[in-house]
Amino acid sequence: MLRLRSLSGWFGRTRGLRRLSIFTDVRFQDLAIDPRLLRGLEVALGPGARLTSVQQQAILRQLEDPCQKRLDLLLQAHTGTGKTIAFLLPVLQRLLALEAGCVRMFEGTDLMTR
Ligand SMILES: Nc1ncnc2c1ncn2[C@@H]1O[C@H](COP(=O)(O)OP(=O)(O)OP(=O)(O)O)[C@@H](O)[C@H]1O
Repeated sequence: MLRLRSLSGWFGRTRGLRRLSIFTDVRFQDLAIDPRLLRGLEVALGPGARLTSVQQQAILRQLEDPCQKRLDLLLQAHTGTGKTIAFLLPVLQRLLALEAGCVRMFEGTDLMTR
């Protein structure tokens, strides 16, 4: 019983955060990302979805130059604020850029591909 009560308090707090201020004015469609990724995001999040604050901080920096050397990031934000997309979107964008012939991205890393 005690557990259930604290879980419902946790959900209430999470929903409150979502309502309040985690979203920025930047929309995914404004980003220079592969159209395939954009389509997936639109299906998952709906058209015109805006980045959360942690997504803006993580994604914009990494998209500045998709061929740049690997950038290590440590993100900390409340649960449910979109950290998964913050990490995965730049990774997928880089992989698609690699597929398109942008090979500089893995220079100096220990990633082995065959
Ligand atoms: N920009 C966005 N707009 C709307 N919904 C989003 C956005 N980013 C993520 N979401 C959705 O919000 C939910 C929570 O996202 P996610 O699980 O990535 O958060 P998290 O910060 O990784 O949470 P946790 O710390 O619990 O792992 C998911 O359903 C995800 O699809």
